[in-house]
Amino acid sequence: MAENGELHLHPLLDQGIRAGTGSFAGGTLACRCAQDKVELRVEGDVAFNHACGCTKCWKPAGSVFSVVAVVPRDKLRVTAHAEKLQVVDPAAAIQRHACKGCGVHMVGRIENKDHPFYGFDFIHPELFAEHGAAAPTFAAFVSSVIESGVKPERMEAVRGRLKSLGLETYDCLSPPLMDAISTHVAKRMGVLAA
Ligand SMILES: N[C@@H](CCC(=O)N[C@@H](CSCO)C(=O)NCC(=O)O)C(=O)O
Ligand SMILES: [Zn+2]
Ligand SMILES: [Zn+2]
Repeated sequence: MAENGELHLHPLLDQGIRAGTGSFAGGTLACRCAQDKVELRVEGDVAFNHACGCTKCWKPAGSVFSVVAVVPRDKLRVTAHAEKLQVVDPAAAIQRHACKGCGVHMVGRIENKDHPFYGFDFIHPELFAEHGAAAPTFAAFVSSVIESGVKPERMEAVRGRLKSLGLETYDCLSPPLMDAISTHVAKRMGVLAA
């Protein structure tokens, strides 16, 4: 990211967002190693695809945002070179498995069964060999890009660019996801019927 020059949001965003086909049957994701690539197979389409500005999600070099989506964990399997994967931060709720060779995060898995998003794996759809996965529909943790070095005075322009791409901007997750988290908590606390 250029300190004062043009900001690159993400390669899937900068040239305009390409719509998904709406019938994506799944595909193969590969890491960026020249050889012995880690490969994953995902069955079916992704959900909740979004741009994420947090510091924890993997971003391609020079990008300010990550693009990340979820798939059911039983629809994802590692099909090659699982031995190259290591967990970036074992203390994080999302256990991001990165390739030791190229650093790409291949899958973020939630192991805590009490987590609101347990059952979903986080993946980066740009790693699909195939086109057609559902496109990003919002931008999350936008203010967090400041934690990666974006100057606060550039935030108006950052949010403006995201909005011009049709992405509503949030400084946490989108309202449906925040509602899902609070519903989970309310059920656990007995405030809502389970
Ligand atoms: N300001 C922090 C925010 C980090 C954060 O909370 N990230 C979110 C979104 S990741 C995908 O949308 C999150 O849920 N994290 C849980 C985890 O990473 O385990 C920062 O920028 O670091
Ligand atoms: Zn790799
Ligand atoms: Zn994130």
